[in-house]
Amino acid sequence: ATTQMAPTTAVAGDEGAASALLELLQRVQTEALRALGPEGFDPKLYVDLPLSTDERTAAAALPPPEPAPSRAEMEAYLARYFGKAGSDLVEADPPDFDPEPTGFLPRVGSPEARAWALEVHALWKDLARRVAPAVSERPERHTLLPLPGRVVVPGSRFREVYYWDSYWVVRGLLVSKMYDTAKEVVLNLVYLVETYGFVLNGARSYYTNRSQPPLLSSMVLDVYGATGDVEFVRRAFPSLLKEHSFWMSEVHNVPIRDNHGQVHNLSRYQARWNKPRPESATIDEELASKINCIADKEKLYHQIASTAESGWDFSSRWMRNSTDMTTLATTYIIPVDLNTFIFKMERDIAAFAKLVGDNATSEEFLKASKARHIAIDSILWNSEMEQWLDYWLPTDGDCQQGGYQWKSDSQNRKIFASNFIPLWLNAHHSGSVQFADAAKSKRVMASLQKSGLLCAAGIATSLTNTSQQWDFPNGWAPVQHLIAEGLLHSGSEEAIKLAEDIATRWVRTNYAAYKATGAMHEKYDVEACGKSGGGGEYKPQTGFGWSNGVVLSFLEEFGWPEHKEIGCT
Ligand SMILES: OC[C@H]1O[C@H](O[C@H]2O[C@H](CO)[C@@H](O)[C@H](O)[C@H]2O)[C@H](O)[C@@H](O)[C@@H]1O
Repeated sequence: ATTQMAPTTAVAGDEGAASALLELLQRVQTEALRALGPEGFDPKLYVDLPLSTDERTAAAALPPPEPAPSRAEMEAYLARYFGKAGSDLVEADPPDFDPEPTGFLPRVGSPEARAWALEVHALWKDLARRVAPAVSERPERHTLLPLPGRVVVPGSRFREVYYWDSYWVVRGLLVSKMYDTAKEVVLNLVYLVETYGFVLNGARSYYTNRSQPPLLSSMVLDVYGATGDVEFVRRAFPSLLKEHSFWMSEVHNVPIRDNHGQVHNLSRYQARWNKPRPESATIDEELASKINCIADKEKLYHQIASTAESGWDFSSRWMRNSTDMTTLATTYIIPVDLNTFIFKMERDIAAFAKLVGDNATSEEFLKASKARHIAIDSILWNSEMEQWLDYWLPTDGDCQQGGYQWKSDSQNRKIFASNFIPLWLNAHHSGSVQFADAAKSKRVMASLQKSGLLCAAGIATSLTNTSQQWDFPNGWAPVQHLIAEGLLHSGSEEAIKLAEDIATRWVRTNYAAYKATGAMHEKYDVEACGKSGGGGEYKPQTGFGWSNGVVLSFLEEFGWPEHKEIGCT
């Protein structure tokens, strides 16, 4: 696999200052772990601290590693030289927030459901922020990156903007009639493309080495659909083309030859990084301590960062051995969902090009989307299982004559929710040919029904409990939404019913957990209604951008009749 390890930075001069700050914060993180102990320790907190003085002064004052600093010494050091994590974002009352917007959720007749939906809607106020002016004034003191508009963050430890989370934030904001905020959220991501060449994983200097599942064109499309604002599309359009080139570059593109000798181009995740992730450095170093050779440690770090690019960090989906994180091999996998999103991006770009009067580009992208459709059908579709499967590339670099040779046993036959995500394209074909026709969609639905993924409180991420957060028994809002929305538009009554059933279970579990804890959660345990999720490398988080967005979207798309029970049944 080709790897380019230099992270991308906006301005060459910034690079030194950004890495000096990160280096200091990682030393602080290491010393804080020694001083405070592992109980409740979150390494990300330390790389989010804004400096309240210059980096050299703070570095010189860092307590020496020997003897290990005491808790009191460490706390005094942090208080003296740093601001609080998150203090470089300030509250921003969104002017388009109305506590009870006109036309809000017209199909929700149940008073309990409506009252709760209004509470979820009100959470946008808590999650909306602005980057403090201090960040642009002294960028060398912040890992937070400046953004031009109001931001909406996921919540809790996720104090900054995230790429793919923003898609469901935007969907929710549109339900909440907060069109201006939705546009600002999208234009912040456009600014990241203009500055870095792609949308970063998140708006922090430690996320400049990778992206996340690419849904920017989908955000632009949905905002356009709700507002009809052609100028907005025109503004975003060049960035969509730039983002497409990023995903088509050598790092991400994989040529693969089918059994008829035809070469297809599909995409994979691959970060430009081979060091510990700064936000989780103590965790990554601990994992890599099992490995002796430096080159192998670097390979592991590269796989860890590439997995974070997938948004599914972490999951048995990316591991050769599901019980051993050191076997992560994400760059050797052609993922179903990534290629679904890029296909969608190509279709969206074709539609936008037409809208802005650029017919040649429209034709070019229509052609690209058709080629990717054929590639997905040829390389990832499995007609026996009636699912799309991730494809494992050989590790021995066997890329002969311009492409890897497709082999049927290289499709990953394990069941993951991602195997059903292409169904989502049924919801977004805007006049062009459906991605999967009615008969095929029906067979995929039957395969989903017998997959074991459909559980009491939603769709499980996988069937294997590895204690990683993107595995069983966790269910995630984006996955429920992509699949349910796809089923809803698959063309059969049965699919609509299944979509509604998934949405109902998901809304109920979110509602019950909210009533029990007073919060919306980042993930849920699909084995029981009202149970939040767990596992993974950090404490489960609340807030929570995409969960709020999905609940609001489900209530809009499916409604909630007056007498339908909203609590667990
Ligand atoms: O700090 C560890 C990792 O956290 C993020 O990943 C998780 O939260 C994101 C925000 O909700 C979400 O987009 C992602 O799907 C989650 O797995 C972050 O994106 C990672 O890069 C980071 O290493």
